Amino acid sequence: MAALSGKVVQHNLVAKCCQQDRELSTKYRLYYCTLSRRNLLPPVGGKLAWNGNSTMQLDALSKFKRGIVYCNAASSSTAIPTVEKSNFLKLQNGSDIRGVAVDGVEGEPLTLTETVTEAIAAGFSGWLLAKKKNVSSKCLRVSIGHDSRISAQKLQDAVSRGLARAGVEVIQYGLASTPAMFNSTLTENEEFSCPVDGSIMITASHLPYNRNGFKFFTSAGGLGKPDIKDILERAADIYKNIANDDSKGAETAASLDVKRVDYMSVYASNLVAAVRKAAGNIEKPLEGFHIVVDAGNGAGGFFVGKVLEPLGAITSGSQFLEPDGLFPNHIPNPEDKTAMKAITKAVLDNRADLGIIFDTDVDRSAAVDSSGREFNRNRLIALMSAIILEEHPGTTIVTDSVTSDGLTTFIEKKLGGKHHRFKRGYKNVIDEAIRLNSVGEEAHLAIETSGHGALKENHWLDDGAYLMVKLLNKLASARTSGLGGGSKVLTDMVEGLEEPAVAVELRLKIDQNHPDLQGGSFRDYGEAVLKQLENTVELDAKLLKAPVNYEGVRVSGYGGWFLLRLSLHDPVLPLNIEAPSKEDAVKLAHDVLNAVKEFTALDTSALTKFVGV
Ligand SMILES: O=P(O)(O)OC[C@H]1O[C@H](O)[C@H](O)[C@@H](O)[C@@H]1O
Repeated sequence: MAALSGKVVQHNLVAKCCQQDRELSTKYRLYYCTLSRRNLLPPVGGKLAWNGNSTMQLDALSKFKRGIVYCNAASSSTAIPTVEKSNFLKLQNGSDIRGVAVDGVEGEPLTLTETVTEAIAAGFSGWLLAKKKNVSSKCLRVSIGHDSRISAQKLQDAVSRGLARAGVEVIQYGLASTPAMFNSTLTENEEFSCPVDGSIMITASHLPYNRNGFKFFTSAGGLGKPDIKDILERAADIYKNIANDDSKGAETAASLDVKRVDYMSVYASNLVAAVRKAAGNIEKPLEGFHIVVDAGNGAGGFFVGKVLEPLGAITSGSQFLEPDGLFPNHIPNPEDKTAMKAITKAVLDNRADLGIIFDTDVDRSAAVDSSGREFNRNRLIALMSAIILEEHPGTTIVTDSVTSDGLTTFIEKKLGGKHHRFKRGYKNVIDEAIRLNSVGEEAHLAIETSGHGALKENHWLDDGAYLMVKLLNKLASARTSGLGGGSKVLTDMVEGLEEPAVAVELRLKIDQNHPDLQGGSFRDYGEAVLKQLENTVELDAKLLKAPVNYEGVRVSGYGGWFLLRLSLHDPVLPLNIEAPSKEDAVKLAHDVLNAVKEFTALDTSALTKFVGV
């Protein structure tokens, strides 16, 4: 004990207090712990309204670099307009919530106000409480993290108030990644107030700077569509109370403490440990490797200082690591061509062994080898499949619907696995992999062309950083076993993947106000378009409908294929075409155009342009 520093003693005391926190269920618990913690910790900056860069603030505030600091949640005091329940429900975007959080963009009015956010957070508390039967809200703790968006701080404060209003213990992580937030529901570490009962990530992934949104997690994973609907319904009711000047609730919220914890250090140290373990417990298995990271000014900058450098990698030439919610360099999105060009250039300019790029909240990623060859979309899936099939021969790889025929051949013929092409949407893909396992079909990888990927070994958490850890393991272990350095080991793994000469995605918009919809939904209209296409294809001997298909209409012909489907969220029918030549791709596009041209609410101009009519 004598060897323990003051800080460690303090952390232990805090941990003990939090342990008591968990055990106490009386109404005095919060009061007791608030007092105890105040005695233990240095007084840190009063009210919750920090502005600006939260990582920097967190670093500056937390001299310990670890552990917990405190602040109080201040309530907002602006006039509150009425928001109908239907408008709350419109904030649902699949299994996420998304809205406009920054005013000033023409035609995009504010939908995610502070009060709406507060109500949503309180709605989540209600949902969580209902799940954890016989538990008082005071026994629940919820972590909050955010990406680099300019509205992050404002929404974090509002989420904190909403949770505090519901009596839940609030723990702020500041700048964080989405996968880290899920991880905080699993980590067993009282020193960092883990595990939490629920977690909220404030992010809108790669969307423009004025948007923001929420993802929610429990230890069972990300919440699904019905849960989000439930939360929004609860939020609409709670909102009414807040709007009717629920000053008592606001006062309660204002007086409650929230904690700040540097959880990203815990999460990153797990990634470091995973690479060290895979390399045979070598402290610096990446020594001598030059790896550049492009975080696109999102939340992924931590990967350089907290993962790659402790593992011994050289990281000079890494770019856009500083959080900047205006995304001044490129959209943080591995599906974006400009973003991929930026990381490719960084790799070539720095003669690096490998390039890594993340999306804003680090649940998606892609890589680039030393020759500038991109590992994204089908090629990233092929690479990850090769790695996973080495570890689990014969396993099923679940992917989204827009994956190529060449990928199926590669997984099944070259790697000896099974390709289960399912629907678009990372949650759909993950849930399908979990379902397959539950009915006795072994699946270890669920991955989308978007760069979302989840592994069974990593709790089915879709984690862009963990995908990259699997590549790092490969680099490190190849060198240990004398196979030489550099990214050639990765490049060799996708050898034999057939890639189409032409691959395009055209997004055909449905005009929701068009009289052709006759007041019906765009989904019904889209379904009618798909039915018409299906009927036309059946009459055409040159075209063959895919025998097994889970989404839209997928058809082979002219040596290639197309898939027309409804977008997961938008009034859009995305059309993917892959073919051995532009001429063949145009033939496929022509067939689609002929089948759907009577649907006047469907904007086929992109298709018309492509076929050159
Ligand atoms: O259906 P789309 O409009 O192409 O969008 C589909 C995509 O939506 C979101 O971005 C999800 O995070 C992705 O998992 C999904 O693939």
